[in-house]
Amino acid sequence: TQSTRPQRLLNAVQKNATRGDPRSVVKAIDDFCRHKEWAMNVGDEKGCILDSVVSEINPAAVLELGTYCGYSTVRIARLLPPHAKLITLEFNPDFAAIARQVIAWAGLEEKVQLVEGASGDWIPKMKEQFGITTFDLVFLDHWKDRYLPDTKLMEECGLLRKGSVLLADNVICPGTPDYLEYIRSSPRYESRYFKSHLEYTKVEDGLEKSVFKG
Ligand SMILES: C[C@H](C[C@H]1O[C@@H](n2cnc3c(N)ncnc32)[C@H](O)[C@@H]1O)NC(=O)c1cc(-c2ccc(F)cc2)cc(O)c1O
Ligand SMILES: [Mg+2]
Repeated sequence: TQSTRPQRLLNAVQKNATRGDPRSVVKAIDDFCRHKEWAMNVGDEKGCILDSVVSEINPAAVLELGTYCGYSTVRIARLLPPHAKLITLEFNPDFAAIARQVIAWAGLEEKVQLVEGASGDWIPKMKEQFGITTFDLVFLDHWKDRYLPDTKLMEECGLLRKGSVLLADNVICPGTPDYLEYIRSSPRYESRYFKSHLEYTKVEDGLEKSVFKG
């Protein structure tokens, strides 16, 4: 049977990265996607911006929407302090299965809770299921037309506190126009755009960092 791209990405990790070394897992995926097959990871250029935001916040509770193969999950989790928790939602079971193995290869299972399911179903259950009060950081990287409804849902569910940071990938390409319009015009957020490029390409893309004002 034909392998899938996520399976070939996992094979590249298991072949080229050192078990328990998250940095080598990130490098193996970036090398694979740059030189072998493009894949929709946040990538190394936007990944450095992600790293700086995570390091600045030093979050205890992180939510990632859209795990895919776990590249940004590993990038974030490798920077978290001990006892910090990253919950990542992925509704495609095949992608989730690959991501679990990538996260395990990096040795980060203790810090990561991968939940298989749709963000719209799980966001309202975060408090009761995982004992979360609020998230310090949310990384939005799932269907681009879900960024806005899920942000409103997180507000309604009381998952954001004064100072919570939303970091959104792909606000230019593929683009999230309704989310950008809302978050940039809302008095409840302070937003800043970090110009970059679509992963592994010269096409413009960027990250929008928005701080909730409560
Ligand atoms: C959406 C995907 C990422 C993953 O998100 C999961 N997902 C979805 N909706 C939900 C939910 N509601 N709940 C849980 N998980 C969920 C899915 O299954 C994918 O695995 N990401 C992208 O499509 C994406 C696409 C591009 C891209 C850019 C230029 C092109 F020419 C082609 C593609 C770049 C990127 O950087 C992306 O991030
Ligand atoms: Mg993305």
